[in-house]
Amino acid sequence: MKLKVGLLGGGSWGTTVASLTAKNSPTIIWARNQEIVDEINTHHTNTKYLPNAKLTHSLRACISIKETVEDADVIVMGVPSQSLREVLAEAKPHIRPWVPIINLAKGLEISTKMRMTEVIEELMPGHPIGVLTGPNLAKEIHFGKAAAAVIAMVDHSIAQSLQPVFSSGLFRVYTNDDVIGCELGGALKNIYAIATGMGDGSNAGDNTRAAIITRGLAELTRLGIAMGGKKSTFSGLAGMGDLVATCSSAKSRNHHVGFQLGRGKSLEQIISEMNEVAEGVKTTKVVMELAKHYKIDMPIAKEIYKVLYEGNNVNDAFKGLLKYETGSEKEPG
Ligand SMILES: NC(=O)C1=CN([C@@H]2O[C@H](COP(=O)(O)OP(=O)(O)OC[C@H]3O[C@@H](n4cnc5c(N)ncnc54)[C@H](O)[C@@H]3O)[C@@H](O)[C@H]2O)C=CC1
Ligand SMILES: O=C(CO)COP(=O)(O)O
Repeated sequence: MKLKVGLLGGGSWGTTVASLTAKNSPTIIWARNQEIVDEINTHHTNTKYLPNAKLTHSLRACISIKETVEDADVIVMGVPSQSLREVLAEAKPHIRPWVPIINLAKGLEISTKMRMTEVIEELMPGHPIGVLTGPNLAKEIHFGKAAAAVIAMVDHSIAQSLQPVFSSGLFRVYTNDDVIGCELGGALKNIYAIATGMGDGSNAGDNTRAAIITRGLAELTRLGIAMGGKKSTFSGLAGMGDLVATCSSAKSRNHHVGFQLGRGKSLEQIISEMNEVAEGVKTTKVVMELAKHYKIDMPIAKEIYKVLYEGNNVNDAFKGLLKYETGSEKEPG
């Protein structure tokens, strides 16, 4: 029997994942915009978020959250982090008991500093909860480029039962039981994508980008372990994999924000010109508080924070980093 999927969120990644699951399982995607719902149902496209992409024909879109989730065997959350709580609360009365809920968002909730699976757990106790994450730039996956992802759930057998829902020939889904590490890998790497974007936008060079990626990995691993993630996760697809893809790609929205900052544009202007979310901007704010709480040294994230929120420019950020003491490359412990 095929599991039925109800996916909430009609942006670029929600639509991409819905198009993937529709190849394997009956899938309904909820979007809050009627024009997008009509376009998906009539033309099998979502041109606002995925120009030139053709979606799986069997994918059905719906404007009603209730209709999207009430018969679903798996719920997938595809809205940005700051909206997840509100959207899930609306869906909650219509979700059947024990149905697994899988998060796609890569961010942290500003008001509570919670991970998305923690928000889901708070709203929906008793449901199996997981995250699908990894180096997965939506705009590549639609054009038939191979990619790999991780589905992380505490219960390995449930993760295994969901693998075939998301997998296809060119989209390889591995399992992992480290939900915390996988989720943090996806959220934290966005900060370093802003950093490498800033470097690329100001012509800093390939060596600089490699240094930021490598030291960024050390930084996010330190915080990730302090928050309960496993060290090995951060060198896997959800950690290093996603960090490398996002930090090196002009298709990344976070890299784009950094790139434009590097070119001298203001954050307000950059955000006002984008119609998609760049989670790293808000995640940087939350991570500064987490770094303080867990007493973790995060020099790159700190410089990015100062550019985003304290009026520093890209030169200030690079000067700040160069002044930072170079200790041993090895992590304590
Ligand atoms: N685009 C990508 O390549 C990938 C994105 N992600 C993550 O997936 C999450 C969603 O990102 P995208 O789909 O790319 O973003 P997007 O900016 O393309 O679309 C966001 C969608 O959420 C909807 N939305 C926002 N607030 C809402 C609310 N309060 N109620 C209902 N709908 C709301 C918007 O209307 C839009 O349809 C983000 O956390 C992102 O980091 C993860 C992997 C890849
Ligand atoms: O998470 C992503 C790729 O894995 C998408 O990154 P952006 O949100 O920066 O586009």
